[in-house]
Amino acid sequence: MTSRSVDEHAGIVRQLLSRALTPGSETVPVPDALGRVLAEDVRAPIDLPVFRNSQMDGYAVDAASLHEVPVSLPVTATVAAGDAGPDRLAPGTAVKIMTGAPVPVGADCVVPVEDTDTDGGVVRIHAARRPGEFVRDRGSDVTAGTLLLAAGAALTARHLAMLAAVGLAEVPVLRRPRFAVIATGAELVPPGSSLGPGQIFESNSVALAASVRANGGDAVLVGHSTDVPDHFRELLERAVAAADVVLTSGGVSMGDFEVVREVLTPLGGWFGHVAMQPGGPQGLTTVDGVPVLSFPGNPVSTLISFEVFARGELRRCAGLAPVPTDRATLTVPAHSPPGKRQFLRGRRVTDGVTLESGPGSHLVAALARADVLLDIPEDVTTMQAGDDVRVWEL
Ligand SMILES: Nc1nc2c(c(=O)[nH]1)N[C@H]1C(S)=C(S)[C@@H](COP(=O)(O)OP(=O)(O)OC[C@H]3O[C@@H](n4cnc5c(N)ncnc54)[C@H](O)[C@@H]3O)O[C@H]1N2
Ligand code: MOO
Repeated sequence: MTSRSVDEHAGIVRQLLSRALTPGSETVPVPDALGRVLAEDVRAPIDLPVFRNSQMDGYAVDAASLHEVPVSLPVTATVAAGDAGPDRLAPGTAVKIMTGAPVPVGADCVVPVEDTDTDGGVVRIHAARRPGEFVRDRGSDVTAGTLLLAAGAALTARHLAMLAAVGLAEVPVLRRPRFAVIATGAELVPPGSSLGPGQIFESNSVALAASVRANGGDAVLVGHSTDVPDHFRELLERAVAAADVVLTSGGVSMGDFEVVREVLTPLGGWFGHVAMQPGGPQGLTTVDGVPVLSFPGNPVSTLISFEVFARGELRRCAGLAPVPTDRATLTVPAHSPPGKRQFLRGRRVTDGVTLESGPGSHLVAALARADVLLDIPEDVTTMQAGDDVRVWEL
């Protein structure tokens, strides 16, 4: 069986993925654009506020009429939000106005209703106001033509609010790379069904699909395959037709029923050992120009394989920032087999990072509790508390 280092295999996978994952863009409705990455700069098509309007329910007046207070002014009109602008305000008069309604020309401030009382068609104003008080000027938030968001911004709820407020119904965003996922194994049944003897719940396709989505991709779930080669071939055909990249889990190691290896080796696939744990047995094939990454079936091995070999390229194509890596202080001793790069599950604590579990690649609940991977180099077998270790954010 051939062997590769992590960096060697990662380099080969990266080359294949970078060819398959060509960035593209599409236009989506603004309400559906949460989390998407802008493909082009967006400029404001209009001013915000769109017109000069009132910040309070009250009376629009000319501040000059309030030199001496209290003062009584005739009320000539009432204007509500949604009304067209009222006529020009005559000097020495007031217009009753609601929050968001257009302030008439000739008025330069709004007196909140709390500072007034009325008697028939006359308002008595108790407090003086400065010009501009409680008036929201046209363009005071943004002026037409201003850069609102630069290409590459990952859209948040606040961004969507702004895009809608300037009247945009659609935005150009980067397309999400499509990853098809096939889990394999005769023992697998879908969560929600009942387990027969020897059966387990299928979790790798859930894990891989969620990882794809969390990193800017779209996941295409084509179902899970038994160990019957024709069944896997049928799902593979659908996956290759539907996606930029196919991820498979299971069926790659040394057993009698390794369906993935059995079907893909004659198609030119590489199956071998990568010097890492978990994630040692790996496969890589190109089918009709589509890269097929075959991860080992143990749940932790599958997810760590995704982190190490797929996540970075997916994020690059999706326009997201690279996977953050960092260094931290190990607070407990750690051990690693010689000649293998070890990815241990860890958790941040006040004074550094601690181990979340042992190295077993079936420990899926421990992985769920982890928030970092501790990356221990191939040539290191023992680390002490207090040593510096490289960590990958999960
Ligand atoms: N003789 C050897 N045996 C094994 C070796 C080896 O080098 N020599 N490598 C071991 C390592 S390391 C791993 S990892 C596994 C990988 O094997 P496969 O990719 O063929 O995976 P399976 O045998 O299909 O499954 C392994 C394990 O994971 C469970 N599994 C599989 N798929 C799912 C799923 N979708 N959801 C939940 N759990 C899943 C499966 O039931 C097995 O328990 O091989 C070792 N053996
Ligand atoms: O290397 Mo296997 O991938 O878990 O233990």
